[in-house]
Amino acid sequence: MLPFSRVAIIGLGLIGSSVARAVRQHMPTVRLTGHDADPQVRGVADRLQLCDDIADSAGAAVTDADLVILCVPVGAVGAVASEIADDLPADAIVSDVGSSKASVAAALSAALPNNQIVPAHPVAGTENSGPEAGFSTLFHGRWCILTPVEGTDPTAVARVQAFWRALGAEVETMTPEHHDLVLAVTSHLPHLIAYTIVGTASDLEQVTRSEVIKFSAGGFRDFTRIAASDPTMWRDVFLANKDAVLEMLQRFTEDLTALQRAIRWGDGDALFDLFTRTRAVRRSIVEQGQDDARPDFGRAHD
Ligand SMILES: NC(=O)C1=CN([C@@H]2O[C@H](COP(=O)(O)OP(=O)(O)OC[C@H]3O[C@@H](n4cnc5c(N)ncnc54)[C@H](O)[C@@H]3O)[C@@H](O)[C@H]2O)C=CC1
Ligand SMILES: O=C(O)C(=O)Cc1ccc(O)cc1
Repeated sequence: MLPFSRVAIIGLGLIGSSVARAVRQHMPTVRLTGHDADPQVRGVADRLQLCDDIADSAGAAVTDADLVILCVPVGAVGAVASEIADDLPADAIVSDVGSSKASVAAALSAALPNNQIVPAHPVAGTENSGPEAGFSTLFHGRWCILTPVEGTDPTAVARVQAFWRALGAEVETMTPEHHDLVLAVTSHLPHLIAYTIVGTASDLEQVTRSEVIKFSAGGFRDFTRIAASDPTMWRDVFLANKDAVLEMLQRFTEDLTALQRAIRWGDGDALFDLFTRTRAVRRSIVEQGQDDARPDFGRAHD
């Protein structure tokens, strides 16, 4: 039996459109309604037939839903939740896909005190945005983290878990605060570093304009992919997960200073030991099949 039969998706960009495509592929009998604040996105969603119905307002999209998923930047979640409050059926479960969780969980609970709230974060994505960037296999073999708030009905959590499993994801549950700490180091800090290094290189480019592009092999090239990620989405993530990001940034800065000292004093052993440790981390990720070097990752479109 399907966990839900009428799903509403608010925000039809990369993640919302991927959820729509994945629902179509894995649960073809589910009735899908969608809405996006941007009329152009609604037009594209209509043309791509991502949903059975594209509504002109968030409220109109949710009137009949048993699951509502907010797929908007985390800074917009509170406003969208307030927008749907009057039209939301009492038994509808509300979820989201935001990259940070504590502020999102708080905003959803505050705006929708009478509904079951099961915040979620599919740890899967690309540097691209918009409805045309999505694809149905995005969640295959990827983690989806659920961060239910205290007092949530376990049945609601189990149904959202079954939903993500049906889309091909593996599901784990943790508190919103723990999620934000873990993701600060595994996702948010790496994005911040990529934005910084590409920004620094782009400043240097004034001096060595053509060389930065010409010789952007290896490491720098990989950073430019991450640094091409959506500005609105990432602005919101850093503002929403401020405390955890600042804590991890503090630790990172201390470690960077230690590395700086090792280079200055010619401490080759310190450098060699660290690089040996980090190589082992990469190899264990690859062994567990969690690396993005799989042939289909981020490239398959349907
Ligand atoms: N991009 C990625 O790789 C991943 C993103 N996420 C999370 O997914 C969420 C969506 O991100 P993407 O799909 O990548 O962004 P996107 O930019 O591709 O799509 C977001 C859509 O939300 C719409 N929107 C913005 N404010 C709205 C509002 N008030 N009402 C209705 N629609 C609104 C925009 O018009 C846009 O079409 C974010 O919270 C992000 O943190 C989660 C996992 C991966
Ligand atoms: O493109 C990449 O490498 C990503 O890291 C995608 C991504 C971005 C944000 C998330 O919350 C989860 C995954």
